Amino acid sequence: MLPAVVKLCCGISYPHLRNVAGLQRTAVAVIGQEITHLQGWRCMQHLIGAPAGFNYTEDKSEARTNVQSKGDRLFYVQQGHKAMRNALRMLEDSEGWRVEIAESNGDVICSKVMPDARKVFRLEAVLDGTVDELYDLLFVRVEEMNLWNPSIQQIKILKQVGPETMVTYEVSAETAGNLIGQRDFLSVRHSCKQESRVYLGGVAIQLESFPPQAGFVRAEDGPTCIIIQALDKDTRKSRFTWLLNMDVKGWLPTSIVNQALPRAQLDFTRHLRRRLAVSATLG
Ligand SMILES: CC(C)CCC[C@@H](C)[C@H]1CC[C@H]2[C@@H]3CC=C4C[C@@H](O)CC[C@]4(C)[C@H]3CC[C@]12C
Repeated sequence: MLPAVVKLCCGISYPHLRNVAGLQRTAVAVIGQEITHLQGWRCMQHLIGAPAGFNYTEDKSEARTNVQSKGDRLFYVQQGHKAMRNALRMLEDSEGWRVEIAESNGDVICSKVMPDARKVFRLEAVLDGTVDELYDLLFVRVEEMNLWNPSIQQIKILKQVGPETMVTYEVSAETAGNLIGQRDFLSVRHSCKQESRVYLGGVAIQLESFPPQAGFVRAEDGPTCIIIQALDKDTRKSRFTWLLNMDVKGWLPTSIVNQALPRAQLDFTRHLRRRLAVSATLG
């Protein structure tokens, strides 16, 4: 319905728009972008102001036994939405991206220096897996990710805040050749699933109940977002776009960090491909 109304409005206003100039034209462009956002957010709208949508699942582990209040749940969902919105905004701005790595298999990583001087990385790849398969591997069964991805030593859901939002704790592995030591992460992860597209957003959070662990440097992931889109109806392939926006913390030269991060993206994608190949052979 919304896209149809928008198209109708655009049609009616087109002759007038040709006569507007400067700021007005920019304003129209911004409104257009906002509408694009809205379309992406459609599947999340029901959560806002609708506590019934929070299908709170009973937590299993000890860490998950603390009962979450409605306010807590709303807080996590809002953090997840905000992270996704911010990350998508970064991805949508097509200006200023520089190619860092272009692999022979078609994977491309671009980087961009953000206004706060942090470099973010955008990986684009085509994967041999459906949107559903990838959603399952990367979100539903996130706790199994360390089984197929040796860059992750441990990954745990600390709080399940309904089917689309969770708080996770991860520890990266100490890998040969990676000059960055082990890191741990505490993040809100949020998903938004549409028919042929999935958004996975996340951002670091701080919780008194999960303070930084002794012996680890607590890194901050996000605002980050992965977009998985069906390539076309006839194949099982998906387009995978991943914005890596990470503050690894600790005292490390920026040049080392900026080399390690796109490498980590390529490694992750390689392991993900292998995992998809296993599913394909097992059927
Ligand atoms: C370079 C060093 C410091 C870090 C290397 C490990 C990085 C690449 C690992 C550590 C934790 C990982 C994240 C853990 C959880 C999720 C949520 C899931 O839904 C999508 C993947 C995502 C977002 C992972 C992406 C890769 C990740 C960021």
